[in-house]
Amino acid sequence: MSAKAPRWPEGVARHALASVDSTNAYASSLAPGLTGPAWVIAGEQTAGRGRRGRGWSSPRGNFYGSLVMQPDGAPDRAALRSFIAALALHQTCVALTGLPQSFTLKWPNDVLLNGGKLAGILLESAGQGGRIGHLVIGIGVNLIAAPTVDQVEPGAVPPVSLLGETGLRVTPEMFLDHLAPAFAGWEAEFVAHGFAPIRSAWLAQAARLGETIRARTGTQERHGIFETIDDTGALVLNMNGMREAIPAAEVFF
Ligand SMILES: O=C(O)CCCC[C@@H]1SC[C@@H]2NC(=O)N[C@@H]21
Repeated sequence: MSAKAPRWPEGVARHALASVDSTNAYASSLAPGLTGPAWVIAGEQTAGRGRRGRGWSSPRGNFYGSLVMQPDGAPDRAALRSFIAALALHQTCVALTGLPQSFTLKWPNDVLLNGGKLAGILLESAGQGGRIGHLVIGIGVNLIAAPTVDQVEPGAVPPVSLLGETGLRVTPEMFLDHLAPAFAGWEAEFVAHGFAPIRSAWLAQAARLGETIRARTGTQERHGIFETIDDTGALVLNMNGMREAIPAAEVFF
């Protein structure tokens, strides 16, 4: 397994903590003193945050990391970095395992391994007047342990761990050694060429593309064929010939 890690990206800081409440919270606290992007990883989190106000179970041995940056542009554009993070995660997982067929991406930003949830991404930002002050991209990866099915929402994709599915032991440090350069590479592509190449690369790894899925937005639920994502990153569902772009939802298979 495990390819040699590429070079650490120039100008990017790295902080490793034994324990923290949330790497997202810590990364956010670094923002006022930043001179460039910074990664924060922690051995454990005591108050890990998940999407939609949920918690994120954070025992030792899994990966908890956040990248804080001060991106140019409007909040909508900054939010597209969840796709960059998903691609960087996919690249990292494939590099460390040599198993390209095993990993897929679930809209909007989960990484699946053999169809189970391996990793999640939580974007948080601060700013004023329609501008982003700083963006935090938080990433959790079940390297050695995953929550049990009864610990997640009914109907959610069952969580899995890298160790459980592949027998491979990867440390959080090794994971970051690959993830940070992978993120920097996709970020450079985004800055140079915009969202189009990111969108194509993401779609090439998408789970359930062309299949019927359910998208829940608040209390509303829609069934339709997952046709594509549009140039804003919205999920495009085809419901009996009627196409709808859904900017934010929880997806169920
Ligand atoms: O709900 C999800 O799928 C997203 C989970 C994101 C968890 C990560 S772990 C590192 C970072 N710090 C946090 O508190 N949350 C994110």
